Amino acid sequence: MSHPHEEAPVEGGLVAEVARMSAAERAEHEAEVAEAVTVDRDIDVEVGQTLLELRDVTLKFGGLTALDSVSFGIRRGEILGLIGPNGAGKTTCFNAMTGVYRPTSGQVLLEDRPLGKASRHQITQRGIARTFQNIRLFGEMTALENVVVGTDARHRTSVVGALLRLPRHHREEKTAVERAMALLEFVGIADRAADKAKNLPYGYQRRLEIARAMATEPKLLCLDEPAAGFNPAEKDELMGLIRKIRDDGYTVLLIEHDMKLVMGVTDRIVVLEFGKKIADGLPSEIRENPAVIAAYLGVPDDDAA
Ligand SMILES: Nc1ncnc2c1ncn2[C@@H]1O[C@H](COP(=O)(O)OP(=O)(O)OP(=O)(O)O)[C@@H](O)[C@H]1O
Repeated sequence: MSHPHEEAPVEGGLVAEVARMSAAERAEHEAEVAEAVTVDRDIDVEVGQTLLELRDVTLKFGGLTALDSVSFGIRRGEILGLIGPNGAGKTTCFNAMTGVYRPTSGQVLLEDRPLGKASRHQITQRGIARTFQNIRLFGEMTALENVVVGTDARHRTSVVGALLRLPRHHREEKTAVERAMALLEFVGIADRAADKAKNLPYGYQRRLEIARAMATEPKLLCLDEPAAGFNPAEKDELMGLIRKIRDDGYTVLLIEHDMKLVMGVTDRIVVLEFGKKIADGLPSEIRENPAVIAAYLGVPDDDAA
C-alpha cells in the first residue's frame, strides 16, 4: 500500500537514514535530537523547586463552583498527575492556568510571579503550553507546518520583519523548521512530516499536538488526556514518550483518566473531587488513600475505609 509520505523525499530520507544507522550512531543521533528539542531559555527556579503554584484558586460559573480554594504546586522537572472523577474540575484547572478563564479569587503563579490578567498568548510566551482533550490541529497544514506555527510563538521578529525578510527573520525561520523537524522526530512521527494533519492517523495527531505544544519551549507542558482513544500498546508508548519529555528537561502536568498510565508515569498526583483538592501525594499513597478510593467508587469515605 502506498502512503502519501512516500512522496516526501526529505523526511522519508531522514527516517530511512536513521533506520540504517548502527546502534551507537542512532544513540548519538537521538542525543542530538533531544538536544535540539530541549528548552532553550532561562527558568528562574531550580529543579525540584515550585515552578507553578495555584494559591487558593476558586473559579465559579454562575452558581456552580468548579474550583473551590484549590492550592497545589508543580515542581520543576516532575510529572504531576491531575486526576478526579468526571466534572471534578481538572480541565477548569488547566483553563485557569492558561488564561482561558480567570480565577474568581486566588492566584496562579509561574516562577513566583502571578499570571494576573495575562492573555493566553502572553501566558504561552511566559512558558505554559497545553494540548486539548479534543485534538485541535490545523488540518489543512502539514505536520511540519503545524509545529512551525508553535515555534512562532517564541519568535522575536515582527510581522514587518517577516514581510521585509529581515536577516533575523530568515535565521529564525530556518531554525524554526530545523527545530520543528527535530520535534517530529522526538515524538516519533517524522516519517509523516509532509502530510496534512487531517490525513494523519489518530495516534499521530495526538503526538503532533504534543510536538506543537513543545515547540513553544514551555517551562510547563500541560497534557489533557493525551491517551484518550489509545489501545494498551499505544498507551505504553505514550508513557515512554512522556518520560522522555521529562528527561529532556521539561516539567509535565498530566490530566488522564487511565489509572494504569497515571500510576505508571507520574512522580506525584493531585486529586480533585467536586472542585476541591482531596489528596496530594506519591502514586503509591494515592492508590491507598480512602478518600480517593471513595471518590472513584462513589461511596462515602467511612464505607470505603
Ligand atoms: N464554561 C463552563 N460553563 C459552565 N460550567 C462549566 C464550564 N466549564 C466547566 N463547567 C463545569 O465545571 C465543572 C468542572 O468541569 P471540568 O471540565 O473542569 O471537569 P473535569 O474534571 O475536567 O471533567 P472531565 O473528566 O469530564 O473532563 C463541571 O461541573 C462542568 O460542568
